[in-house]
Amino acid sequence: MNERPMDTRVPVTVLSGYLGSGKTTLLNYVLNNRAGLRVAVIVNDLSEVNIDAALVRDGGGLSRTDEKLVEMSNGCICCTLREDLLREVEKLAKEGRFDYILIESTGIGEPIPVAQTFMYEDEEAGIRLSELCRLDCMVTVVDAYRFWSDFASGETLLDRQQASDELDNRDVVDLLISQIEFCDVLILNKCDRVADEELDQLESILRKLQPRARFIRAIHGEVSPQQLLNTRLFDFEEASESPGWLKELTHGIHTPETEEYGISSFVYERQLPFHPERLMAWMSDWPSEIVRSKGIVWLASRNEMAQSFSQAGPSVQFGAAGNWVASLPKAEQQIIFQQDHEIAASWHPRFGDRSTKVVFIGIHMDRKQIEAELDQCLITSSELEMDWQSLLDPFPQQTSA
Ligand SMILES: Nc1nc2c(ncn2[C@@H]2O[C@H](COP(=O)(O)OP(=O)(O)OP(=O)(O)O)[C@@H](O)[C@H]2O)c(=O)[nH]1
Repeated sequence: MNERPMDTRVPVTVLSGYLGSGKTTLLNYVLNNRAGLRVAVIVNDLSEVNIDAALVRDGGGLSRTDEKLVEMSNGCICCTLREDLLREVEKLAKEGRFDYILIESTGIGEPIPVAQTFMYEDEEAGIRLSELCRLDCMVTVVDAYRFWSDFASGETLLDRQQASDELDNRDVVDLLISQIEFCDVLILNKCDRVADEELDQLESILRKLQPRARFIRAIHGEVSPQQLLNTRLFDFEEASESPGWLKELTHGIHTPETEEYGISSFVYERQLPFHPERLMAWMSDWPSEIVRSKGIVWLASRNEMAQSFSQAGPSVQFGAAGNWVASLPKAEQQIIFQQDHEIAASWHPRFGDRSTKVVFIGIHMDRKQIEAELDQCLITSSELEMDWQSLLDPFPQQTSA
């Protein structure tokens, strides 16, 4: 019988979640219930004074002799301290005396770059973490009590003085969404502060945004370590494809509606371009019942370039997504047709691959009305024959999204 060699790599769990969601509280609970596992903990804090590390040192019950607490301060392991993370993890793994590595990210950290650190060889540093460690589980902690106010705040991290530097102009809601859309386990924390029915609704919408993750409701981070350690849940490809909008847009997988809470989703798909001013007018009066939308937009005034579109709460991002195949020279088109039969099959005789495809996820959305309003923003039959370049385009002239 062929036995698989034992995987001796050190498993790693990463905790993400917005500031104050309860990551340290959860970490301490897990450490206090770790059932003999020898754990190394990395705590990342944006500021110079690593308060979370102090809380773990005081409250985590780590053994001073057998275990280790590493503080990574003054930056974020998803960007400025990424190489330091790489080296720290390598060092811990090579020590060969830890059963597990637990990492608490900063509240403004993006999970994808942290996960990538474990996937690919860093050529500059010459380190391949995937040979030493096995990323086991990406956990995101969501503050159930503050979710909707953070989501709807319209504030940036800079507004809240929580940015990593003065160029960090991310919206709070975009950060929340990036943490939710890339995880294996989603912990809905602070459930003691939210009524059951509100919790049910929140969980339903989060499940629509993130259909793949396991959901756990918690109070003061009281989650059994088995749910977070040695889960073998992490899979980079699956995690990358797990956002609800992506499943629906690219795989046509429609997650069931949650009628009870009015949560639904649909794909808006048209093979006519938008009139830029009419679309901008519609977007400026955004229907608040649309929680999340994302896709590709065809704007008449930008006939060469597909536009990527992404909205979460009050934050809307619009940017160049690459050339339409129809705008490329015929010879290049032929090569693409040979590689991508889907494009060839859905090719429009006049417009080629130009089209709009956007997923909408929301609560109590009136699909018919949204579709009718968007249809009003499309080019009319008389406008179809005019020069679209002459149309006024109020969208920002931008670089790639
Ligand atoms: N009511 C309530 N408070 C909680 C719960 N979990 C954590 N808290 C409190 O929320 C505050 C923030 O918790 P932390 O664990 O420090 O949150 P964090 O995500 O580590 O915060 P940052 O390190 O700033 O990103 C603390 O005062 C906790 O005691 C909970 O389930 N219910």
